Amino acid sequence: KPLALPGAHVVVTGGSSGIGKCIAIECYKQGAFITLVARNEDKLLQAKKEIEKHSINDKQVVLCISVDVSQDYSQVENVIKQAQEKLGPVDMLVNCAGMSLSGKFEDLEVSTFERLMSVNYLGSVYPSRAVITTMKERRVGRIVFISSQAGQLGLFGFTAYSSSKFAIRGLAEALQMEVKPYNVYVTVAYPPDTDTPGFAEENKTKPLETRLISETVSVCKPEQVAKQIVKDAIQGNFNSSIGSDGYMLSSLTCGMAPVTSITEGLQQVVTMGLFRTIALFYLGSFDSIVRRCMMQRAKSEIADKTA
Ligand SMILES: NC(=O)C1=CN([C@@H]2O[C@H](COP(=O)(O)OP(=O)(O)OC[C@H]3O[C@@H](n4cnc5c(N)ncnc54)[C@H](OP(=O)(O)O)[C@@H]3O)[C@@H](O)[C@H]2O)C=CC1
Ligand SMILES: CCCCCCCCCCCCCCCC(=O)[C@@H](N)CO
Repeated sequence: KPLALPGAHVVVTGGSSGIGKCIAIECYKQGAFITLVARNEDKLLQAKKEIEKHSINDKQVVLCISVDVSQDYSQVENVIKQAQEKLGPVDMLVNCAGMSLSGKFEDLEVSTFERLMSVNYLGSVYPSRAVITTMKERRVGRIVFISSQAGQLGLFGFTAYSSSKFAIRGLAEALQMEVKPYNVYVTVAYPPDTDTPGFAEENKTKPLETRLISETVSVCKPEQVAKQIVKDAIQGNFNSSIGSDGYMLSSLTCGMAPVTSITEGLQQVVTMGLFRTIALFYLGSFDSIVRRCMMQRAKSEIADKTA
């Protein structure tokens, strides 16, 4: 049975910017009460003002909480408690706080691996851990994780980022099996490149290879991504993806993920061979991008030396 958003309490981590902010707006437009969680208080207040423009009744509230979701579990637990005291038990948690850093494996600091794992992975574990008991007791709840297309395949430059987004998938599959009997549903979203402040930041240091490979899929608008994620979360779909490449990737990488309908399962079975064939061509083209960039670099190095 779909979750009713009017009057529901939705917590969005990373709700002050980009995809998270658009998810908050989408839920608010459908009558939800919102708690935004992020670190920077100015950005939180700015987002709150923007979200409040979309109110549909005069009872709706947007609450802001400043905390780092990746640092200290007891802190996260405390702020979730505060939010529940003000707006009632959490009906839907959206774990959208996250970041991306790219670079060749040998160029990335080991601290980058630790940082991305703590923000993207542990930063999703802590808030989820803080709401799950109440959700199970109430037999109501949705937990949404934001992975990435780069959480469905490993890409040049994403040794640190992809692994942190793959980790989310494992967490979500295990958790879904535990909580389904309690009527709590887990959704994992796999967005493509999306036009957000975070994406602009990421592009400043992206290797050429990563950029060229990513350009296989076109950049999405955060509003469109948010709409799809909210729709899938309400429905209780385990998988949330966007576009025809998103659909193919999710089908191809379904593995042992739960299915939400018989149709979904049948589609996976029927399309598997075809999508694997298409994927082999993509992989070939990615390899040739990497090889071309390598030769280009070697050439310019020789040119530099002779100059
Ligand atoms: N944009 C894209 O191309 C894609 C993004 N994604 C994923 O979607 C999510 C959102 O991305 P996007 O909208 O681009 O990101 P933005 O950088 O635009 O927004 C990130 C949000 O997360 C918050 N945040 C970051 N770190 C922390 C932290 N440690 N504790 C609490 N809050 C934090 C930020 O606020 P503050 O800094 O104030 O804490 C901000 O509200 C990320 O998980 C990203 O990996 C997935 C696929 C594609
Ligand atoms: C049947 C097979 C179809 C194959 C399609 C292959 C598509 C590969 C492109 C991957 C793009 C990765 C986007 C990462 C976005 C992201 O998470 C960052 N922007 C984070 O900010």
